[in-house]
Order: sequence, then C-alpha cells, then structure tokens
Amino acid sequence: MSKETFPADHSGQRASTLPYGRYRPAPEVDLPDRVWPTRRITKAPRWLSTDLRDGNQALPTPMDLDRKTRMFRLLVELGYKEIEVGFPAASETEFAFVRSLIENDEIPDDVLIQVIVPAREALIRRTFDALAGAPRAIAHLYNSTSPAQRRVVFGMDRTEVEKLAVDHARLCRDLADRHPGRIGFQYSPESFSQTELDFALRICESVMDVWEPEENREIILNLPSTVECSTPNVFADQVEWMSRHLSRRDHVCLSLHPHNDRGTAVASAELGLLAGADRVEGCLFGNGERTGNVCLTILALNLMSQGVDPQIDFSDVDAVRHVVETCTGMRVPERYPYAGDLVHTSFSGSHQDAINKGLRALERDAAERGVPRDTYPWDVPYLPIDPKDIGRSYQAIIRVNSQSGKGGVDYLLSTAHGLKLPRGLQTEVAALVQRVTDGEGREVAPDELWSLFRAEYLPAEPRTVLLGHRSAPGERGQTTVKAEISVDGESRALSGAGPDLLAAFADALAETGVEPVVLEHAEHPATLDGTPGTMAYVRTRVGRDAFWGCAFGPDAPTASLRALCAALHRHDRSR
Ligand SMILES: CC(=O)SCCNC(=O)CCNC(=O)[C@H](O)C(C)(C)COP(=O)(O)OP(=O)(O)OC[C@H]1O[C@@H](n2cnc3c(N)ncnc32)[C@H](O)[C@@H]1OP(=O)(O)O
Ligand SMILES: CC(C)C(=O)C(=O)O
Ligand SMILES: [Mg+2]
Repeated sequence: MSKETFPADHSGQRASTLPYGRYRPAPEVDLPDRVWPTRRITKAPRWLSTDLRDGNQALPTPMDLDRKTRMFRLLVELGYKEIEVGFPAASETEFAFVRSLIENDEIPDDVLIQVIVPAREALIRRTFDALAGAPRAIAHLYNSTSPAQRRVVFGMDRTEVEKLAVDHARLCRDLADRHPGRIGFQYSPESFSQTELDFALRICESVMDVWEPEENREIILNLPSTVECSTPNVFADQVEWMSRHLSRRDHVCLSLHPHNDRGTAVASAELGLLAGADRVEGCLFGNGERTGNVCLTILALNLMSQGVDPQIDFSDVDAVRHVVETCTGMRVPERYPYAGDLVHTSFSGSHQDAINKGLRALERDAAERGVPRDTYPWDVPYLPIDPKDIGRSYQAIIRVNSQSGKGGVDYLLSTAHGLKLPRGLQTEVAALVQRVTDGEGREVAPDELWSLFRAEYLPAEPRTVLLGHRSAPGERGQTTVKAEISVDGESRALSGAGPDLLAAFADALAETGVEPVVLEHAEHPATLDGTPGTMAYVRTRVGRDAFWGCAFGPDAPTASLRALCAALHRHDRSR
C-alpha cells in the first residue's frame, strides 16, 4: 500500500496568472438574525415580464412593431399580468408600440402595462404622452445609485443623486395626477446590488415620501442586481435588510430584478423571495442585457417541480420557445434548463437504464392504483420533471451512442416498436449497437437501430423456414408436433416430441442434422408493420454456442417456432 496521503495534497495546483487581485469581494451584510435560510417558497410571486423592454434593449436588432405585438400576445396568453412593454422615450418604434397597444385595445382588463423612464424631465414627459388614453399603467422611474455610477456617470454626490430621484418622482406624480386613468409607480435604485444599503434605503424612502403609498395606493420598489456581483446569499441578505428596514412596508410591493452576470440569477431570485420579496422581473429564457435577466421560464418550472403552481402556462414550452426565438432572433442553447433540445435526453447507459426502469415502474404503479399515469406522482431517476408536463414528447428522451447501454436500446425498441426484449437479448443487442457507435464514433438513430435489430435477429429469409405445424398432446404429458419446413428452399416434413411445443420442434429438427436445445423463451402480443400478432424470442444452444432468434407470427406457437428457426439461422451464419 502506498504511503502517499489520500486525498492527495494539491500542492501541484498552481497559482493562476489571472489578475484576481484587481477585484474586491462583495461587502457582507450585517444581518446575523437573517431568516431567509429557514423559509420555503410556497406560492408564486407576482411576475413582471420585461421581455419587451430589458430583453428588447439587449438585442442586436430590437423587435419591430409586429414582433413586439407577437411577444406581447404570447406573454398575455401565458398568463403574465404585469408586462413592461417598453421604453417609450427611447425611439419612435417604442413609442408607437405603446400607442398601438392602447389604441388597438390590445391590453386585457386584467393586465397592467409598465413603461420605464430615467430621471430626466423630457423623457418623462414623452413617456406620459405615450400613455395617453391608457386606463391603467405603471410608470417605472429609475436612476443609478451605486458609488461608481454616482461618481462616473452623474458626477454627483449622494445628496444630489437623491435630489435627482425626488425631483423626477415629483414630476411623475404631477403628470400622473393629470392623467385621466390610473397610474401606479415603480422606482428602481438601479445598481442596487452595488449600492450601500443605507443609501439605497434613504433614496427609496425619499421617493416614497413623494409618492405616498397607502391603502389602495401601493407603490413598487424594485431592487435590481443591475450587475450581479455577489453570491446569492449576499443578495438575499440585502433584500431581507431592505424589507425589514423599509417604512410603509405594507404598501410597498418589493420587487427584484436580477441579472445573471455570475450565472446565479435564478438562485438570487429564489433566495430573494425567501428574503421577503413579493415580485420578480425577468425575461423568458433569460434574455436581457449581457448574460441576461433572470429566466422566468426556469423560475416558473422550478416552482412546478416543487409542487407549487407557478400560475404561468408553460404546458407547451417548445411552442413558447419558438415564438421567443422568432421574435428575438436569439437561440435557446441545447443544455438550457427545461427547454434546451438535450435537457430531457440521456445518452449514457446507466442513466438510460434507470430512466427506462423508472418509466416502467411509474406505468405499473399508476395502473395498479387505478390512477391516470399523467397525474401519478413523478419519481423517475434523472428526470426532475415529466417532460410531457411541459408538452415534450418522450421521443428524444433516450438517444443511443457509445456511452449507451442495454437500457437505452431496450427503451427505444420498446417505445417505438413495442418490443419487450428479454434481458440477455438486451445485452446482446446493446453490444451489437456499440460496435457501430464506438467503431464509427457516432450516434445511432432510432430507425437505424430498428434496421440493425431486424437485420440481425428478424431475418427476412431464414435458411430454415417454418411452412406449417400441428401439435397434439402425447404420452406422459408430452407434446408432439408435426412440422413442415423448408431448408434452403427444400421442403421437409418432420415430427418430434418433447415436454412442450418448442422442445418438440427442437426434437423434430434433429432430423435435419442440428440438435438445438431451447434455453430461454419469451413472447408477447405485438404489431409488426401494422399487423397484429405475437413477437417471440428464443435462445437456443447449438453445439457449444447459444443464439437468440426473434420472430413475428399471427399466433404465439407460430411465432415461437419461427423464432427458433431464426436462432438457427444466426447459428448457420456464424459458421
Ligand atoms: C439598467 C437598464 O437597463 S436601464 C434602461 C436602459 N435602457 C436604455 O438605455 C435603452 C433606451 N435608451 C435610449 O434610447 C437612450 O439612451 C436615451 C433616449 C434614454 C437617452 O439617450 P441620450 O440622451 O443620447 O443619452 P445617453 O443615453 O447617451 O446618455 C445618458 C445620459 O443620461 C444620464 N442618465 C443615465 N441614466 C439616467 C437616469 N436613470 N436618470 C437620469 N439621468 C440618467 C447620463 O448621466 C447621461 O447624461 P449626460 O448626457 O449628461 O452625460
Ligand atoms: C430596473 C432597471 C433599471 C434595470 O434594468 C436594471 O437595473 O437592470
Ligand atoms: Mg435590467
């Protein structure tokens, strides 16, 4: 036994040349009695889709009027009740889109549109112009608050930035008071996640002093991680701290707007909800600035996977993906949670085996308990949810390459062709397929797998063909058989006896010079090329070797005897 320490020390791991010393860790939040780690998410938050704003502003080619309209209709259909429809002061297209929604009566009564505007007078006035005639809307005012933004973008100190927010909040209120419809307010201290908490609180409080939230006049305070810059637990601390310190909390809807710079926007949103947030802003499939906004699809389906109703209809996630890809010109990658092409697909053998067994167990248990399969509690290894629940078929769940094993092969042959291969045969077919996948370094498609199987085990023209047979009970419980076969085109009549029909046929075949011994036999009802009948599998020893053969027939006896002939055919071929 080696005297080396185990686990091996990592002294061989070298310091990188990355300039990590340039970066500072996110400050910790002083919140020793934080409660978010002990909580659970038990209901859907309020959702806001910002696909038409943050998503749109991040596209190489922003959506035109038609695409924006298509996206808006999709969001309504999915069940979003708060939709940020744009930045009307940004461009003619943005302005025209808001106008078209209002003028064409596109906004259902139970849907609130939101429009964003920075703390700049001309842009605020233009934004309210865009809202003319809207019975209800949310005006979303923002300005950045972090030290870096105060210093380099605004060249202002804290007091000046606070005044910027307050003055423009006041303008929003004046314009809203003159608007005939009902305008709600949202304020975002942009770059909240990089802002000192005491300043974020102070500026939110000052804006609230202007907007005066009260019973039936809620305002939304939206906490963006404009740039995600800490682990999600730190973000959760920031949110809990704000939630606890805000005055008028009962009249504030606390909203989150996580970006995904560190790849943890989903975790940040989830922990932020535990920390007391009421609402999440994000985009379908995580579209948005840089690495995107938090993905609304993942958040919703994560809830579903925990037994919580997300209140958004992702029952056909591929259709949603199609519309989003068409409207944005962006592609959802293969490994994207829930919606990527490969995320419900398994190539590796042990995964396929477990999925195959898990799906069969589910079918069996549901049937035994008389519960419809689609409502039976889901517990299939390697599949966090039933792909069918989000409108995906099982077709691509298992794909066969050199990493695959018998479970995968069995799954494909059983789902596509209704075969129930005996275990030993599964192993053999898997090895046959491996020779192609490994040898040629490629995947074998379901149709090719079927062709390979048929060519090997279901020979169209076996050497020995069963032309007919009759069986009868014989002496001492034996079965006798009279069979007519042709070998290499030459007809022969044979007879034999044995403990069952197959053994009797094997006995009869001895007259042809072979002496097969039936080792295993299985059969089940099946349909081949549209014809109903029986599929049979026979493993027989001939000499020192054993061979599987399979055959289809109109009835079980015929299929079984033909399967024995198929096994002999393989024996002959092997010589
Ligand atoms: C984090 C976010 O996603 S916020 C949303 C950002 N979305 C967008 O920027 C998309 C739409 N934007 C636009 O169309 C344009 O940038 C416009 C119309 C808003 C403004 O365009 P311009 O007037 O040419 O200004 P530009 O964007 O180049 O510069 C921003 C100016 O506004 C100031 N500013 C930026 N944000 C804010 C804010 N929230 N409140 C007040 N002033 C702001 C900057 O300091 C800068 O001022 P300066 O010109 O005195 O230096
Ligand atoms: C909420 C707004 C201002 C935003 O998109 C952000 O901060 O990321
Ligand atoms: Mg954003």
